[in-house]
Amino acid sequence: MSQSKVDRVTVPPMDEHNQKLVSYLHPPDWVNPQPASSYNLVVIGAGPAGLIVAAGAAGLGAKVALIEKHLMGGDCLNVGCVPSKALIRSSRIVGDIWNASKFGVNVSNGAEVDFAAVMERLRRIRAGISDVDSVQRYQHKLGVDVFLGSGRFTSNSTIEVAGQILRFKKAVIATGARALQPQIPGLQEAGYLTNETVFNLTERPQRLAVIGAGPIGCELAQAFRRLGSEVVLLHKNAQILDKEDADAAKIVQQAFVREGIQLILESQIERVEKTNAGKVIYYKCQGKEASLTVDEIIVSTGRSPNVEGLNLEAVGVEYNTQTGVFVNDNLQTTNPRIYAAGDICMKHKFTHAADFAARMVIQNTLFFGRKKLSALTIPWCTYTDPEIARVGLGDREAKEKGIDVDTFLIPFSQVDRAIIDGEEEGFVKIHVKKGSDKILGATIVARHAGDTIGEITLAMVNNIGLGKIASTIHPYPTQAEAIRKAGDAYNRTRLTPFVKNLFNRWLAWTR
Ligand SMILES: Cc1cc2nc3c(=O)[nH]c(=O)nc-3n(C[C@H](O)[C@H](O)[C@H](O)COP(=O)(O)OP(=O)(O)OC[C@H]3O[C@@H](n4cnc5c(N)ncnc54)[C@H](O)[C@@H]3O)c2cc1C
Ligand SMILES: NC(=O)c1ccc[n+]([C@@H]2O[C@H](COP(=O)([O-])OP(=O)(O)OC[C@H]3O[C@@H](n4cnc5c(N)ncnc54)[C@H](O)[C@@H]3O)[C@@H](O)[C@H]2O)c1
Repeated sequence: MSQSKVDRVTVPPMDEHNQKLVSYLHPPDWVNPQPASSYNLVVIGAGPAGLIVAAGAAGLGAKVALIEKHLMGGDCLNVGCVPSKALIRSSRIVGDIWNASKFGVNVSNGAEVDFAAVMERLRRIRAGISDVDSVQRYQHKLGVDVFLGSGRFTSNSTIEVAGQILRFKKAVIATGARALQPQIPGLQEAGYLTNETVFNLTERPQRLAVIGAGPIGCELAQAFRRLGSEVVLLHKNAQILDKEDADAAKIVQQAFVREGIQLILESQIERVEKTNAGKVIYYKCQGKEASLTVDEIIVSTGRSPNVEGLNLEAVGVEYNTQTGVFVNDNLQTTNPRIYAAGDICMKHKFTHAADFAARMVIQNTLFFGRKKLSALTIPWCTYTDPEIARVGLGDREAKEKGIDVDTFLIPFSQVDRAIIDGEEEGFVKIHVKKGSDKILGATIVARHAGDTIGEITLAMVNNIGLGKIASTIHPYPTQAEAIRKAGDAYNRTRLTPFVKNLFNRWLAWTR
């Protein structure tokens, strides 16, 4: 090993946990290896997509280089799934304490949140699992050449990183996305947080505005509210989580209002101003002008793909700055030697989607595979309380695409375990192809909906109909029984008057 030294990366606060994190994911003393004469694959970006491509391809014997400019692990580990779910875990305890008296448990002084300790736990957990994505593990155990620095195409077969040239047979762009910066006058000057900075906080913002009620905004708004902030959630549409089933989103919305989150829907933010009293947001809501003053603003209004600086024009990789790199169904870009995976090119911006796309890319780049993105069944879950999980077709898509469906809905108020747990709010809704038991999609609203949607995904992927689910024994009492009950509901539709009549005659005859 020789060659160029890498830039230093810091993650505030640089306590023992963040030092450990950085030592694994962007070690200050790392020296990039001497490049091989040629690589089967050069991967730009070491988030979930890039890591899986690199590890999988190297495991199969390919010569692979992986380039990362910031922290290995990408958004998911550092500023996405992992820290957000750690925050949510602490906040759920507060949610339980708020509801404790309903269960006959008195928590006399309510919940006292030590915000600094919550954030320290987050940093400890994140650092604790970060060795799996470490530079050392990839270089020394998995046999991937790791280069820290910004990757940039220099020709149809070369990429430059930190002053070195890497030659490739095939390349993969896995550079992910970042928080979209909305064009709101004064926002930049007033200062705001995004997912890249919010997890660095050590003090709780007392008055917090969250702009954008998609998954990021909703998960963070509820977590901060429970951890003690006064939260205002501003959203431009009439309902939060508006890409989800409307009935499902309504349940979460009601929970937010109950917990004291101030919702300002159908709002248009006009400008932001920093004053001595705080950050003032001027907005219009249902035709009326209004303003509110907060200490901090979180912006969660969507994602922008990281297409800049890659010199994509030089290699004929087409893209746009909203949706990212253009790919065909095999995840091949407009340059046949260059593929892409993950948030840089996909509509479904999830770690598990990036992971499975990456597996496809390994086959398609190294073995002339023809794996198709459209063949994947991708579930997802928003980790509010209750959670909303979805797979396949939803109500709206069924209508838009003119697909005839039969829908089976089991409210948790009919499921013993949910009643016992005090979690009756929510439902399992399953759409099947009209007149059959073929599952086309499902939405679950429940405290652990994300864990439960896997069963329906398994059924869809393996062509197991709702009728078969009905004949699968589920332990009693569990909330997953709701899925079996949907199967029972389907089976009851098969008891047509003709079949019922036959049964009646048989039973009368055998009496
Ligand atoms: C707050 C938040 C919560 C989330 N929660 C969940 C969740 O619960 N579940 C879920 O499934 N998904 C969640 N996501 C989404 C998930 O994090 C992403 O879908 C996932 O990280 C995408 O992986 P990726 O590899 O495509 O990109 P990224 O994780 O963004 O990784 C891309 C990497 O490329 C690097 N890079 C960029 N440009 C260059 C360059 N020129 N040279 C070298 N390196 C470069 C970046 O530094 C980065 O490390 C969440 C996202 C956020 C923001
Ligand atoms: N649990 C999970 O799996 C999870 C969690 C967080 C994020 N993610 C991923 O990250 C992606 C990005 O999340 P996101 O929430 O930032 O984006 P998003 O695009 O899903 O939602 C942003 C919302 O903000 C609204 N908005 C935009 N501009 C606005 C403005 N000026 N004022 C008010 N509202 C405005 C939009 O209408 C939209 O509904 C998600 O789509 C998801 O793929 C996943």
